[in-house]
Amino acid sequence: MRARFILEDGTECVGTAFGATKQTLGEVVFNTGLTGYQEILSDPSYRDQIVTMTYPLIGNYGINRDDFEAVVPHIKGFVVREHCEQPSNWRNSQTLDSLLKDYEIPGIAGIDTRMLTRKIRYHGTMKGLITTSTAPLEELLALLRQTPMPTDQVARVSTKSIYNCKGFGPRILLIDFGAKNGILRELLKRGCDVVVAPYNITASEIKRIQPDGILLSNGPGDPKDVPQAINTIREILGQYPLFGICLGHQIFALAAGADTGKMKFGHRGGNHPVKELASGRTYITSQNHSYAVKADSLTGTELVITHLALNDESIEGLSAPGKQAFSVQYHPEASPGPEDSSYLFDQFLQLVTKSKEEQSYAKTR
Ligand SMILES: NC(=O)CC[C@H](N)C(=O)O
Repeated sequence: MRARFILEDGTECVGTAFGATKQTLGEVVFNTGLTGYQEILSDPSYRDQIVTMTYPLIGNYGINRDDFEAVVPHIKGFVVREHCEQPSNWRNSQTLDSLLKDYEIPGIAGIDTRMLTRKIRYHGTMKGLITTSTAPLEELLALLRQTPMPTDQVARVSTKSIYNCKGFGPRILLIDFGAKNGILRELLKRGCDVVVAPYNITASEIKRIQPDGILLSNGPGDPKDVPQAINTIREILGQYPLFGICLGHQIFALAAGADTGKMKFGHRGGNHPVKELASGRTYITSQNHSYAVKADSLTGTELVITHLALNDESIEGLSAPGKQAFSVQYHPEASPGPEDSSYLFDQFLQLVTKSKEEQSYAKTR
């Protein structure tokens, strides 16, 4: 079936519908990964976004049971160059088309996604519409331009109640702003006793859980849309070892007094070079973000820049050494992407162990 993809700047592309046949509207973002579409479409950080892949062949290894980053897919729509209807892989259990149908997510194929990406890079992030309607372009553009984007994504993707993934290691409180499975997997792999809590957990509830460390997860939208979480983190900063990832990094920075802003088109892909300033080493990282911490807002805060993006020199890592806290803008859990930065979870657990030792030493004196 014929479908149309319309961008806010008036660009119209005609392609073929796949997945659900319904109209969808959202912020359009591009991802440059060559593989990993299953992890991308299920990453809760993409909530309400229409994702376009620059790599032209999508769906060719199908969908499998194990590579989801959340129980359900979260993207609002999928725009691809070529959609594969006959996937081949030993783990394949479903086609991309049938998955998107199951979850009522529309897709459009036959689109020059690299042209789209160049437009987004030039004009900045825009809204887009996938539709099978035959209405005049002007009418659809008016709808697109008038529809505001939601700001309550974190509340929709975060867990509604606290739960425990039992382990015999240190107790880590994972505050779920839309956490990817990959983060939980890295903690459980290291034996942690993980308590997963909703985004709006309060400082006194945190105290009752008695965590040995706190991990602030990734998540969708603007970090300033969760002011309550920023205040809670500000209250507890310095009381527990803390590690922030992506949205968690931004929330940590805001809590520590810095500011964040929206980037022109963000970073999404599996090959973003990041320099770790202390060692001078460059890591190839997995990324997915539209917002970044503003460098000039760090003056007067306790925050120190630890990592920089080599493509545009934006901040990719921060630390507040006096507060046993650090964070990265990229994804050390990979999924999808390179696993080179998984050592950051070890660093976090070293910080947790050191802090526990210091506390028990203090008790004996
Ligand atoms: N992956 C994430 O946590 C994304 C953080 C935030 N929503 C951003 O787009 O910048």
